Amino acid sequence: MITLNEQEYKSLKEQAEQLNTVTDELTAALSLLQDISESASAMIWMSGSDQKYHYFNQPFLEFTGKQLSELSGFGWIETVYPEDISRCISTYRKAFTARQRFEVIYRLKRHDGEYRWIICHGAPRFRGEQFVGFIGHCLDFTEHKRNEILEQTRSEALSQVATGMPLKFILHTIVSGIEKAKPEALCSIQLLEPKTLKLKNGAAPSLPDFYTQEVEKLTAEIGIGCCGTAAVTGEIVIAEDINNHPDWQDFLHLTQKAGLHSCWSAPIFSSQGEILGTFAIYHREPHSPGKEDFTIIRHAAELAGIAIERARDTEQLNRLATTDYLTGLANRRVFFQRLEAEISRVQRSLNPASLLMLDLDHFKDINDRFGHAAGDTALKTFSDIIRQRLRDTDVAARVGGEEFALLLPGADAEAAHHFAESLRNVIELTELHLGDTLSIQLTVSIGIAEITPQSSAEQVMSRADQALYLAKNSGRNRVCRAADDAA
Ligand SMILES: Nc1nc2c(ncn2[C@@H]2O[C@H](COP(=O)(O)OP(=O)(O)OP(=O)(O)O)[C@@H](O)[C@H]2O)c(=O)[nH]1
Repeated sequence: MITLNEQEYKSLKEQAEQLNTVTDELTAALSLLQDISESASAMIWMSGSDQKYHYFNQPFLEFTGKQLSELSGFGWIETVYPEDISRCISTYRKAFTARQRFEVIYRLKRHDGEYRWIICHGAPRFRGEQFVGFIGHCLDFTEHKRNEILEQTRSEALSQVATGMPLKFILHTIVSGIEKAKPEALCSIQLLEPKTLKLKNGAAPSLPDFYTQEVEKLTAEIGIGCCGTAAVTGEIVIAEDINNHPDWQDFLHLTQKAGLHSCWSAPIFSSQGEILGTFAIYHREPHSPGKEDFTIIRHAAELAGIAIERARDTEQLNRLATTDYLTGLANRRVFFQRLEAEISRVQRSLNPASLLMLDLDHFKDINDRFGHAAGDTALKTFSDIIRQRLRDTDVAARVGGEEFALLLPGADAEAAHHFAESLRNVIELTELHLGDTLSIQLTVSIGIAEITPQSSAEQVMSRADQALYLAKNSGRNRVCRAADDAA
């Protein structure tokens, strides 16, 4: 037992009181720090000198929906978007080794399964001189990042439209941009074929091929998935849970095989209000859209509408510029280009090719007797008969009023004569219907010139014309070869 004198006792009592005060102050400071950390809007974490994470504040736990024990150590990595994991780890490790501040942007899975864009700042912690680990705070800046990606996607897609990139390419840009802004989403654009109402795949890079192929077989109508319904009603259709949605019951074998659980689909409109297709967002888990999702869907559908409409306009312009308005066959200008290309090919390969000039016999009589409209119908029907007999590599053109030209790559004069004779025969035997009750018979005269490597396009045309003239002068409804090709 130690006995203290009054002086010693007094000093010890003072020290004990000071210690109590310091302890109280420390407890208050700690509780203040804890209050700050827990009530902060930022998600705060701390790691130790062993690199392992040991503290996550309440907002972090609430955001991820995880327990501290699940995130501790390196457990948090499981909530990071797979593509971002290695970048996150290497940034952290590098900063840790150098004991330097760092910043990293990555995607973190929220409790509802949605990946959100996170900006994380970390800084080394020291106790005196001693390094004790890192402290960091993370902020959800998804809105900002999404807007940035959507804006980039918009300007990229529009510049592709402006420079005349192929439609498939532009639709792919749109879909990939939306998938970047919403990493858990799988997007698709389908094009509505106006005549058949089939939904053709425009772009769906993340959906399995078997799924898009099966969807292409379906016809858009109410109850045929979200896209079928949207393409017919012109309304956005939301199936938060595909398994329990009436429009999907006939397709669950497909969606289950593809691992799809929700689908939101919006119609794509032209500037005239015509439905051009659908834009859809799928999820692998049941998912309902938030306000910003509707903005994204409308944004993507609008962009796709601009691209599809522009592609259709371009296609129509090309068609108008290259085809004959009445028969749909190639026009004279295109035929001449193809003929020149074919002559070059013959010069290179020495493979044969032939040119046929065709002229309907006594066509003036048809116009005179039955009228110009009946004559037009006869020209169209005649063109259809030709078209049905062409191979993919053949070219047929209307080069004058009732004058046509055929280019037959691979056919020498003999083969071309055989083809021409069978065509002449079919025309002679075919009744051309010029209305419900009226039908007539036509005949055609044909001149043939085989393309020789040394000939120009004009020369080949002129030789075929001379052969045609011969056919006309020999009584019509016959096939003649150019003088130097004659068998
Ligand atoms: N309906 C219609 N007729 C056309 C068109 N282009 C030319 N024709 C007509 O085709 C007829 C050609 O007459 P012609 O050149 O005398 O020849 P043809 O009557 O066929 O006599 P042959 O060629 O000598 O057998 C004219 O009556 C033109 O008006 C067209 O786009 N539509």
